[in-house]
Amino acid sequence: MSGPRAVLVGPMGAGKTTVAALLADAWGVAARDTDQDVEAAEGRSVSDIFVDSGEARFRELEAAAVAAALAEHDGVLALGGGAVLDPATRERLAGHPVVYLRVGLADAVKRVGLGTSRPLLIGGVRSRIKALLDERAPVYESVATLVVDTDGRTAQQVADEILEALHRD
Ligand SMILES: Nc1ncnc2c1ncn2[C@@H]1O[C@H](COP(=O)(O)OP(=O)(O)O)[C@@H](O)[C@H]1O
Ligand SMILES: O=C(O)C1=C[C@@H](OP(=O)(O)O)[C@@H](O)[C@H](O)C1
Ligand SMILES: [Mg+2]
Repeated sequence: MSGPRAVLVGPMGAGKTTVAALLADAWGVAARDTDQDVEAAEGRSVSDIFVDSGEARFRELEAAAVAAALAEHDGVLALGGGAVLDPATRERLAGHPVVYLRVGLADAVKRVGLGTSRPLLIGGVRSRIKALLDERAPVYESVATLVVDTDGRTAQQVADEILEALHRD
């Protein structure tokens, strides 16, 4: 199937955006991120979309961004952490190389910090991340063709494992 060389899924703080850029560099292709696509199309941040238009509207924009990127991008694609909750998105992922970047609670909390750029975490980073990790792990597993653990490893070590597993030159 044509399309991205790798699609990265997993929770917030798994390193999808960061590792996508490393993989793209190694392969000499472009990295794309659906959060950035949505922000560019809307001219406002993910946080502003959540606050002003609601999560449901964000999910519609996100689903459209994923569909467009799967159809037209042949580099590396990072999805937002919640994109795979949409059944139509999961169907579209079938046949693509989908890498699930797994992360545990402690490392995820450390990585996302206390910033406000992830609206789902406002009001309790640790408890919200725990709920999201528990609820979504089976969904990520269901779409993944490769699972990579990221706890205690640098983004470069994670990228290297993916490069090894998908070895394409
Ligand atoms: N394996 C890693 N180890 C430590 N920090 C990481 C790792 N991967 C990413 N990070 C850092 O964690 C934060 C979140 O990474 P990001 O790529 O935005 O994750 P995601 O897109 O999955 O939410 C960033 O500050 C990034 O530099
Ligand atoms: O898990 C989620 O539902 C979300 C993850 C975020 O992307 P990252 O996973 O890249 O942080 C972003 O799409 C939005 O804040 C919602
Ligand atoms: Mg990201």
